Amino acid sequence: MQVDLGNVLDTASSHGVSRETLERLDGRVAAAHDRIERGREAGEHGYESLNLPNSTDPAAIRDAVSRFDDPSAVVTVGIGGSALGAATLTDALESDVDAYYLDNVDPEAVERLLDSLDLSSTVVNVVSRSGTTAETLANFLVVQEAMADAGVDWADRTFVTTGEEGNLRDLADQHDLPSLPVPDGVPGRFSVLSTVGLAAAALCGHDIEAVLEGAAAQEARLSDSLFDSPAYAYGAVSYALAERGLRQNAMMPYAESLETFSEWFAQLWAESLGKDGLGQTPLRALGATDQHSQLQLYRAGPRDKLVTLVRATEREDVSIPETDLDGLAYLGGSSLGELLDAEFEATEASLAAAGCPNVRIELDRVDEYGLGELLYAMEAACVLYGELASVDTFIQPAVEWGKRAARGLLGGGDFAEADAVEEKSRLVVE
Ligand SMILES: O=P(O)(O)OC[C@H]1O[C@H](O)[C@H](O)[C@@H](O)[C@@H]1O
Repeated sequence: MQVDLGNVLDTASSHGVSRETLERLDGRVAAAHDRIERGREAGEHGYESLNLPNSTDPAAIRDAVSRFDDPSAVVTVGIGGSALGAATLTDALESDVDAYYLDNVDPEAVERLLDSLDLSSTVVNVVSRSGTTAETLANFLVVQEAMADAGVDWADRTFVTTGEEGNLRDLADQHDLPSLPVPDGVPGRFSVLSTVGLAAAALCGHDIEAVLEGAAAQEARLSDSLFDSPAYAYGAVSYALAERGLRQNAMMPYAESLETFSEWFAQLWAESLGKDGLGQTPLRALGATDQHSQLQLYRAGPRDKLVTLVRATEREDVSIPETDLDGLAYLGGSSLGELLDAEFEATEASLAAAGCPNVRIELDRVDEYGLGELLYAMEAACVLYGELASVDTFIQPAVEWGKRAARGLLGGGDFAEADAVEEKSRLVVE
């Protein structure tokens, strides 16, 4: 994996950063790296996540899920960090096992999915770090009932990944459900390389060892200089650009297989860095599709965006048939991959020409190893950015208010803000 900062350095814009700026920042990168390494060595909350390439035991995960013979589908019930990492992997990789995610509690979507499945050959993978998240527990209760109604022994088809305490742990103990623990010190959005993210991938038959090997390769590249580490280069430049007013980061992979990766990145970047009035708002885009949708804004709208372009340099390709249609001869004999690459490079050049900084991230392939590299590098980039910005990367207090208020409104707690939600003034126009 490599990170090309050419269009950040060269961009003739007040937002671009010069090589000298980065050299000055590099002293702070060294200090941040030192802090990160100390945190990792002491197993401190959050920093521990960067140890996962070595501390995760893939054989234990494989062993734990091996009891499920040949499932037709895996439904992961989880939300946020308990779904997006696993979904990034299973959406990117091909498998004979269909992977689905019940994260939202949209009743129509839940019903539609459950109606479409053969529940007798489906594995239900329930994931919650805290074991108390309302959406996850509610969806699980619904799935449980649907299985019972279909005459399926739900306890026989359910697998749980959760912490040592919480409602989900109680449920797993009560029904003797097979389970895996969530490692200590690993927040949900940093848990893709643990049991949380890898169990679904293992159930789908993916090579989870290779995911960890890819991650380990990026871990080995962490160093006290941003010029030696792709992960730190990306984190430091994103921070430097945010400081110059680029408060939005459009993650734009040129691979459909990486569309869910942008969702995962959005949670990582938003929850980790959006604090104390700081942060960089993640935007989700897909190349080439969003060239025909959002690119107008990126190029000519407010000058507040970094665009991150991601692609794989090797992939399967499809040739474009020759045609004698007027004006289309240039396409014939070429391939869809060549067209996508041309679109990628044209977008990059067009953004640079308009003074819009953009970073290019290239993987060899979107395979298990490449995904491991990409996911680990983005996590390390985020941790470095958090250090440079002096925010507490590993907490998300702003999320808690809404969670508690929702529970209060359902009568599940005595949280006073629930009353505020009920009584706030409204303007209803009918
Ligand atoms: O894994 P869980 O404890 O169920 O948490 C799921 C999600 O809940 C909250 O919304 C947190 O802000 C997320 O960081 C977390 O990933």
